[in-house]
Amino acid sequence: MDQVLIEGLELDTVIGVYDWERSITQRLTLDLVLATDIRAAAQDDDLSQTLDYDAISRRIGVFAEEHSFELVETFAERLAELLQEEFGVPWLKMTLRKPGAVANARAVGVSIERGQRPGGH
Ligand SMILES: Nc1nc2c(c(=O)[nH]1)N=C([C@H](O)[C@@H](O)CO)CN2
Repeated sequence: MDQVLIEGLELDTVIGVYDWERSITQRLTLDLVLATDIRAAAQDDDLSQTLDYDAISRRIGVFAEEHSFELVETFAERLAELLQEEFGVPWLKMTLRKPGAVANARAVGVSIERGQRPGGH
């Protein structure tokens, strides 16, 4: 299964369950693995035949600006749905981290896989 990668994407968004978190933005970092078949794009050297990691990264930035969820779980789930619908991603793995949320941890967060892996593995 071929994959397009986005690693360490930094996002500033309103996120958190506590009152003090509702009036500030906080940094999230996102790692994404997006299943796709890169062979046609590579054959023709043609961006339109693959997942454009630049366009996807920009769309994620807009998503982060437009929403203000309480839970990182909600952010991840809703973003996964969007990526599958808007970009036709059949399978993805997303790791979303909230650095600094817990004093003695480098980061906390969630990791999810959604969709069907091409080839069924
Ligand atoms: N599983 C989760 N636990 C917690 C979350 C969350 O989004 N998912 N959020 C918080 C607070 O917002 C925290 O990040 C503030 O430091 C607590 N636990």
